[in-house]
Amino acid sequence: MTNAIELRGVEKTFGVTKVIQNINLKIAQGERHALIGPNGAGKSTTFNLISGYMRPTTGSILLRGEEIAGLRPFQINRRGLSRSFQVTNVFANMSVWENLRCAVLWATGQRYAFWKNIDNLPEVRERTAQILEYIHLADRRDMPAGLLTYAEQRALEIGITVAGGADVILLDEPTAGMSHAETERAVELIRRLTEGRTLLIVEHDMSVVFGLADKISVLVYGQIIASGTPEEIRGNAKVKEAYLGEEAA
Ligand SMILES: Nc1ncnc2c1ncn2[C@@H]1O[C@H](COP(=O)(O)OP(=O)(O)OP(=O)(O)O)[C@@H](O)[C@H]1O
Repeated sequence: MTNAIELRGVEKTFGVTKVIQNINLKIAQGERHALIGPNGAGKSTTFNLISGYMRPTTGSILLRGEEIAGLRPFQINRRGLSRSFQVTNVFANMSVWENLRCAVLWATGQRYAFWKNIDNLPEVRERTAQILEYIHLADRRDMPAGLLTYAEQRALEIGITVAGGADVILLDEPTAGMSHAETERAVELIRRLTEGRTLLIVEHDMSVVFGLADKISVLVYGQIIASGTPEEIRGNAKVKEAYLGEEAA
């Protein structure tokens, strides 16, 4: 089967610094794949390359077998890849409902037009209501997103990321800054919302990574030093030395 995402010989250089060095990575369709590594290893840069926010210096990036390196973010989004950001990225003055509806509208190809009552579009309304229910924010429906708690905003952001129906989802540190209980709820949410889709997640919390991922890749100084199942990664001496230490023991 064609991989959902494949990176072939990808490199990214800023000035004279090679931040990403010859990355080769395959993520199968339907797989939940975690990208881990120390601060500054190049995880966000890898996300930016895959989602079109940066162009690789060399190499090839394939989405379901088709080259996407060099395409703009919205073009990649149109091909079914959606990403969230490390920093919460919701429209603070818009209600929770409007935030989600915006994402659904964009995905269904509808554009805002003042003469259209967009709440009368049944498919948009139903999809928005469904996501609202999934992310457990139905009772916050009309609240400006900026007034939600931090964890609720992150849940909304995950909802926005999946609302468009993309089948390849990239989440950048979705549980950063959450309490233990909030993290557990977020993991459940991510598990449910990405059912049957492909997920690539950057995450520092190892309980999230080992609880959620089918495969893990470890990035150190811009290079993937290991890629495999959670058990393989846990037992990998190079990974322990470079990153996990006693954490995963
Ligand atoms: N636009 C840029 N220009 C120059 N250097 C950059 C740029 N973006 C990132 N870098 C550098 O690339 C390296 C990798 O950064 P990146 O943010 O991808 O790491 P990361 O693994 O996501 O780190 P963290 O876990 O702290 O988020 C860092 O040394 C960073 O300073």
